[in-house]
Amino acid sequence: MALNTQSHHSSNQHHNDHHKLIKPPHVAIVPTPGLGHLIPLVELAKRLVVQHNFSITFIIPNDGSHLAPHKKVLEALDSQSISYVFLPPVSFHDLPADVMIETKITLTLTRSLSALRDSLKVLNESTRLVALLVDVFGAEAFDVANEFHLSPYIFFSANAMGLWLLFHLPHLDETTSCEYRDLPEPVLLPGCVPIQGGDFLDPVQDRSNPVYKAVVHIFKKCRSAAGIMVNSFADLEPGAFKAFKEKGAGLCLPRVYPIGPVIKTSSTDGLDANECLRWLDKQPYGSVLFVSFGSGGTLSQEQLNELALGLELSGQRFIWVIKSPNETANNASYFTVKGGENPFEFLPNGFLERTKDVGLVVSSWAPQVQVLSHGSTGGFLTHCGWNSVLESIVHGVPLIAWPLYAEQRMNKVLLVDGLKVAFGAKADEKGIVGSQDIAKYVRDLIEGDEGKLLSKKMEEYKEAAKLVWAEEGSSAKSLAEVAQILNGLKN
Ligand SMILES: O=c1ccn([C@@H]2O[C@H](COP(=O)(O)OP(=O)(O)O[C@H]3O[C@H](CO)[C@@H](O)[C@H](O)[C@H]3O)[C@@H](O)[C@H]2O)c(=O)[nH]1
Repeated sequence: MALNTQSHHSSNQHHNDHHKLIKPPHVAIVPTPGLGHLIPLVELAKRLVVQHNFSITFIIPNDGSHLAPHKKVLEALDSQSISYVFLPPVSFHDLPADVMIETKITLTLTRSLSALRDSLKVLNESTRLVALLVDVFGAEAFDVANEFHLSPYIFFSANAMGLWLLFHLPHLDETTSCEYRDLPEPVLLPGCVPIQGGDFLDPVQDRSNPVYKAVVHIFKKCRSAAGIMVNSFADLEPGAFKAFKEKGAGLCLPRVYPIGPVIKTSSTDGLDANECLRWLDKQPYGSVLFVSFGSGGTLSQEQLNELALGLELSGQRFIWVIKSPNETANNASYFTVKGGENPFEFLPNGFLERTKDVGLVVSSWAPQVQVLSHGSTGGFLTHCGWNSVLESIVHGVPLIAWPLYAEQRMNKVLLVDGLKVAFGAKADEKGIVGSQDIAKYVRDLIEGDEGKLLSKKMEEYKEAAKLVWAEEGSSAKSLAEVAQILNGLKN
């Protein structure tokens, strides 16, 4: 439902103070661009409404592009208690063509702050507005939250290891001067597997790029959050979460709440089609590899060819969600519209014909959650977007980890070295993963003994993930704690 149809005061309400007491606590959620941010925030909003009687308004900064999928997700919300409003689109005409995706994400918000203020003013007058909830790039909105005396909360859509890096980076910035990929030793974050500087998130890989300073600035700002909810759970990253409990206060960090996995559950978001599911119904149990690089991941033409050949060589069954290639590998296509191009045209000659008995290639989008929950799916070649990882955990699907951009290399380290639920795809010096290697990963995952071990580990995490949302489960308790704090505000 849209903002202007929200329910307001009714005339026969008694005393204003009394009315305030009975109003549900209201949270304004401001997602920055990318379905990877919006989807888990929508799922979190549903939990706050259903389990804790909150009401929510999504306020969405944007540049006017790629809005259709966002609208579909929001329109599918079947709740009187969740509203949304799109802010007027910002313009990027002044930016150079090669500007980094993180720069655009943060500018989308900073150029929308005055419109955000106007929206919050309306909400503050008509609801018991208690908090502003943003994703990690949203910390720039904290000052506006303070103007309305709102508690600023962050929903961290990645994992606890990523959050430790966020807190540690300003320190590394002050104490080192080389590029992080040149650090002589791996970095030891509290309770986490060691990580090489070259596996840090993209926007900190070039310290001379303006986006680096912007990211360090945002990371510092995150420290002033009232609390940070992390889309991970205690049993998945026990060391990292324990370290937050034990060291967080001493380091003056905000309280950290593990509240995951919060994942897309519904099949009614309007984005999904049934072709994949009908096809999966006809395949043997655990035999199909799902191949997808998330909402924005694209490959180069050369890499796309290698992947096609590798899948063919493996002889295994697959569903491949294909997008038109980008000029360079490792690119995100959130903001670049490649209108009119048919991705099938970029496949090697005869590929579709040769693989038609074992493979299904779909264009741009598949009903991922249903595919992962289908019995025929036995593995997932993923770009390691954290939502995809959580969805795989919830459905017990082992992985081939093939990171492309953002913080995905870090996720790969956690999956391969920490959790031992994935094979890590290795690229050559040109950054290309070769077809022979791909074929081996796929065969090993679907048929091999090592694949069985990964699968067994995944099953254990799947069971743990079920329990955290049960009554008295660790994530259910964490979210209840946040809800209780928020509910106590502005009473
Ligand atoms: O064909 C598709 C492709 C994606 N999805 C869904 O879209 C979401 C994709 O999320 P994710 O796997 O996290 O990928 P990105 O969209 O790339 O996510 C961005 O946001 C994540 C969370 O912060 C980060 O971990 C990633 O690096 C960043 O790229 C998931 O819910 C998928 O199920 C589909 O349903 N069908």
